[in-house]
Amino acid sequence: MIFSEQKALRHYLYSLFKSNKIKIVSSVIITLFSGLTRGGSIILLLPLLGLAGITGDSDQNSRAFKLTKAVWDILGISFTLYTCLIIYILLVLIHACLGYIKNLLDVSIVQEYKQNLRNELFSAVINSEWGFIKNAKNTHIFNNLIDEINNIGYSVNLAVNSFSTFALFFFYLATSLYVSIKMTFIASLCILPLLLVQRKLNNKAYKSGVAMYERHESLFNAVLEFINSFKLAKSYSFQGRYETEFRNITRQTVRDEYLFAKISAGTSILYEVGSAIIVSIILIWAIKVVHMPVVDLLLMIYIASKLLPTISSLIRVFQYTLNMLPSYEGVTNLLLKSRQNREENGDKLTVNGFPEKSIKLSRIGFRYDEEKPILDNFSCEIEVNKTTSILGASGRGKTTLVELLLGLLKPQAGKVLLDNIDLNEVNLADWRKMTAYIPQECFLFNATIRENLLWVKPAATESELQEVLKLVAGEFVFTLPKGLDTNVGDQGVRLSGGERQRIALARAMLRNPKMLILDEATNALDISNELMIKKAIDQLKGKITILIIAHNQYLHEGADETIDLEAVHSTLYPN
Ligand SMILES: Nc1ncnc2c1ncn2[C@@H]1O[C@H](COP(=O)(O)OP(=O)(O)OP(=O)(O)O)[C@@H](O)[C@H]1O
Repeated sequence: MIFSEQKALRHYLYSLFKSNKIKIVSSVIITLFSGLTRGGSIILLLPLLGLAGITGDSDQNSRAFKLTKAVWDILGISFTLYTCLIIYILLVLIHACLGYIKNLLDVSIVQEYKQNLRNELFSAVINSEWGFIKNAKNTHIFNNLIDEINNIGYSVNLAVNSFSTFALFFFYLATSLYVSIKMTFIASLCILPLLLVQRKLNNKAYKSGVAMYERHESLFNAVLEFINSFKLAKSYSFQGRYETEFRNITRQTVRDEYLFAKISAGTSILYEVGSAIIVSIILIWAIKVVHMPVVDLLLMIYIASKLLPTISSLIRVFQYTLNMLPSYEGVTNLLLKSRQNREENGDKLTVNGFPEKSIKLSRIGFRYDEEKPILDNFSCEIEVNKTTSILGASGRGKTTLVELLLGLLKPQAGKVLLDNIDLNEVNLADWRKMTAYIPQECFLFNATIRENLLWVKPAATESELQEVLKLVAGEFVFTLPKGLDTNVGDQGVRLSGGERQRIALARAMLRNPKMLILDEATNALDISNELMIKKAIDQLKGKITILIIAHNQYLHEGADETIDLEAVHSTLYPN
């Protein structure tokens, strides 16, 4: 974890307050007014009892009676049962309206906080370097973006309410001090032991939050892996194994939730019993020692009955916040790391008119981990508008080389040069706009064939789409009942592997790239379709730069240049 627990808590509260200062302060002010109207309506009930003759004359000397009468005198209205009832109804009405406004305000604070955090995290991740995303677990990103931010949102909701509860606490405390300073002091002393016991429970709440965070990730992992390997699981008849694994995770999730519920319930018991003891002490003090008037005594009991649950509720919110804190730390860590790995493009050179001659890899050193270099002091040159074959057995670094060329990965040593201009100085977004890369695992969106094609060129005309499809995909799209409007399903599942590759190729061609990179892009095609692709590529020869990675030898036929990574590997690993 980047933060310590306390630092994370401060960071969270500060970020929450900073996110929407005005709305949070307004919510607190509304709560205070709401508390005043509620308090006023309650205080008003006491003189009402006196006016109705229910309590005795001695209570007309009470503070509540005198206070109400003084307010009536200021307002210039006569102090009768009817005026008291009208003011009472008015206060209740104002209280209800303020409650309505506050509810809407709180919802907008929570939703805006969640929305901002989610947007910030998404844009930090999507703008980070490919090398960082490649090594981050999908489920980690997914879980933080979806589940953990929802969890934080729930906690924000409680926190926003507790800002108001906090304000109410001071209101009740002030009223309590007004009625009796001594009794308030005694009550505060009684609460101290409760707070000390509380500390242990708080620590447990945080630890249970850590376990819950890890469990959420396991759950997301299980779901995503299951979805991705559904066909494999079915064909190997592993449904039973999946079910057992899934049930284990959900059982542990319940156990974690239960543990936290126990901590929370324990806190409630502590405060319920503690409050009863405190109220008893106050009553003995008020009745036996200070002989308090009945009306003030009722007011005191009312305040105690409000103040103590307020403290208990604040403590439980605090505990829930501690339990949620690992989610906040998880989201913030991912946000910070993504920002640290941000792909900077700001003031870099726009790619305009270059490369005219060549793209060079100069003395490149690259490794994913310490032990195993993929490239070491490696140099090669790819001539512009020529076709270059990249050769080498599986795992020799062909895809890695392409990712270095596109600036998706950064070499630890050496440079990638576009006509002697260091790729580090170049605006990568610009550079990649000139290229079309078809990776081994072609991805299609769950949309129609037309939408998949238009993704790269939204303004493409119908005839452009048809032309490019005929060139690399053959007639198959036009024989489908819905033609271009056929939905391809999740990741293109409704098409065959070869059909998916042909659509992916058509999509890349539609981009009119200056450099086309085929990375095993035809490995699912039969010979006749592969020949069709070869023919289409041959038509582009000499017009654009083409890089071909293919295990099938004849796709390499007619290439102008060859980069042999097998030779590189033999030099690095002689045996
Ligand atoms: N993110 C990664 N972390 C660690 N090692 C990696 C990572 N990606 C690739 N490798 C390793 O780097 C080596 C080169 O991988 P690469 O995908 O570039 O090979 P390739 O020549 O394209 O292989 P193939 O022909 O099988 O696609 C492999 O040994 C692979 O295990």
